[in-house]
Amino acid sequence: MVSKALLRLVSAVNRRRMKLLLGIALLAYVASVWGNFVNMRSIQENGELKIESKIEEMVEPLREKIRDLEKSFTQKYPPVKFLSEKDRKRILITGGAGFVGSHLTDKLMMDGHEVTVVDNFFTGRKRNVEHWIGHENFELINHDVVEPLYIEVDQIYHLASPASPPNYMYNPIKTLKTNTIGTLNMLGLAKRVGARLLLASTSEVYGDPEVHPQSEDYWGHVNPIGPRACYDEGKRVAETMCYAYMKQEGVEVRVARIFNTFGPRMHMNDGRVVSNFILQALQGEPLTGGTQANKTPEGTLVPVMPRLGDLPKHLCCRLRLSEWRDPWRSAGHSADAHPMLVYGSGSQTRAFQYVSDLVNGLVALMNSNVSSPVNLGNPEEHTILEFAQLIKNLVGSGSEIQFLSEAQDDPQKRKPDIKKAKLMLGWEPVVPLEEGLNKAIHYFRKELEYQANNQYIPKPKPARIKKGRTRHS
Ligand SMILES: O=c1ccn([C@@H]2O[C@H](COP(=O)(O)OP(=O)(O)O[C@H]3OC[C@@H](O)[C@H](O)[C@H]3O)[C@@H](O)[C@H]2O)c(=O)[nH]1
Repeated sequence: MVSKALLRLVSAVNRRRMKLLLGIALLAYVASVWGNFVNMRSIQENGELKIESKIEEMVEPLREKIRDLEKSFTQKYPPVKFLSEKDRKRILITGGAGFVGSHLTDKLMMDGHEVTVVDNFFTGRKRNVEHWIGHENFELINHDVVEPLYIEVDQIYHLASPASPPNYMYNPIKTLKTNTIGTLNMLGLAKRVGARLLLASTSEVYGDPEVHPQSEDYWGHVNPIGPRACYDEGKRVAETMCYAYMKQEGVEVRVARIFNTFGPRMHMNDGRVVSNFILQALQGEPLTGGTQANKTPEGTLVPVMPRLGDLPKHLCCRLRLSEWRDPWRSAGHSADAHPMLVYGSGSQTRAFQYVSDLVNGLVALMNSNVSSPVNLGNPEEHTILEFAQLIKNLVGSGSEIQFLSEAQDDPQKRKPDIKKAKLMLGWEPVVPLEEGLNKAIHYFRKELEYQANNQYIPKPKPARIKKGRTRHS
C-alpha cells in the first residue's frame, strides 16, 4: 500500500517534472526558431543594404554624367540676354537661314528676342541656324513666302530672296514671284498683325549707275528686260509695294538698300565674287603650275563656280545649290587647280562690307523712325582686279588670275553714299576690309576641310538575284 502510494507520488512528481521539462524544451525551441528568424532577417537586411549601397555606387557616376549632360544642354546655346516681357519682341526673319539672315538671327537671339525663322532652303541652310534649334526663344519654319503665312509678330525682317546673280538668274520667274508675291504676303501679314516690316532691298535698284557714288535719291539705271531684271526690278517693285502699303494701309515700313556684303556662311557655290575668289585662291595651284589650268579638254575656258547664265535653265528651282556640279571638276580637272577668274577687264568697281556691320545697320534701321530708303554699305571702293590681288595675297596663294568675257549688264561702278545712315542712324561700318576677308578666308578653309572629310561615296549595290527559275533556262 505504502509502496503503491509512494510510486503514485513519484510518478505524479515525475509527470509534473516531465511537463515542466517539456514546457522548457518547447520554450527553448520557440526561442531558437525566433532567434534564427531574427538572425536571418538581419542577414537579409544587411544583404539588402549592401546591394543597395553597391547599386548606389554604380548609379552615382551615371547621375553625375546626366547632371553634366543636362548642364551642357543648357549651356550649348550662345549666351542670350534676358529681356522683360515689355522689351522682348516677337520677330520674324524671312530667309533667316541664309547668309545674312542667319547672322541677323544670331544678333536678335543674343539680344533676347523671340525669333521665328522662315526659309524654303533654296539658298538657305539649316546648318546656319542649327545652334539655336531647341532654344525656347527660337523657331524654324520650312515655308516659302510665296504662300501666305499666319503668325503673330511685332517685327518682320523680310530678307527672303536669292541674292547672288547666278542664283537669282537661275530661275528668274521664281525670283520675281519671291520678291513680288512674297513681299505682298509679308506686307499683308504686317498689316493684319500691326507689325513693322523691314525690306532687304539692294544696291541693284540703281542698276548700272550713271551717278557715283550712289545716294538714296538717285532713281537708277536698270535694264528692265536684261538678265538681272528679275532681281533688280523685283526689288524695285518690292520697294514700291512697301510705300503703297505705308500710304494706303498705314503699315510701318523700313527699306535697307544693301550693298555688296561678304563673310562666313556664304554658300560654297554662292557664285559671288568674294566666295569665288577665296575658294579659287585656296584651291589654286602655284604660279609655276602652267597657264592651261582652266582649260577643258576641248580648250575652252570654264568658270569654277556658277556664273551668270551658266546654270542650266531646264532644272527647276527645287535643285539645291549643293547639287550644282562644278563645271571645272565636271570637265575632268583636279579640284586644286583653280585659277582666279575675273569677268571682263577687272576695272569695274565694288565696295564690300563685312556682314556684322550690315546686321548692326539693319537692326538700327528697324528700330529708327526713318521710313524712307537707307543705303547700308562700306564706301571703300576697289576694282575687281585689285580685289583679286588682295585676296590672293591674304591667302598666300599661287593662283593665276585669268580673264573671262564680261557679264551682260554688269554694273561698272558701285559705291554707296552713306551720309544718310551716318546722320539718321548713327551707323557706319567698322570692320576693316582685310580683317573681314581674313575671317571669311578662315571660314572657307574650314568649309573645304569639312567637305573633304564628308565626301559621300555611294556603295555599289549588290546585283539583285531573282528568286525561282530563270526565264530562259
Ligand atoms: O567669279 C567672279 C564673280 C564675279 N566677278 C565680278 O565681280 C563683280 C561683283 O560680282 P558679284 O556677283 O559678287 O556681285 P554684284 O555686285 O554683281 O551683285 C550683287 O550686288 C549687290 C547685292 O545686292 C547682291 O548680292 C548682288 O546682286 C562683278 O563685276 C562680277 O562680274 C568676277 O570677276 N568673278
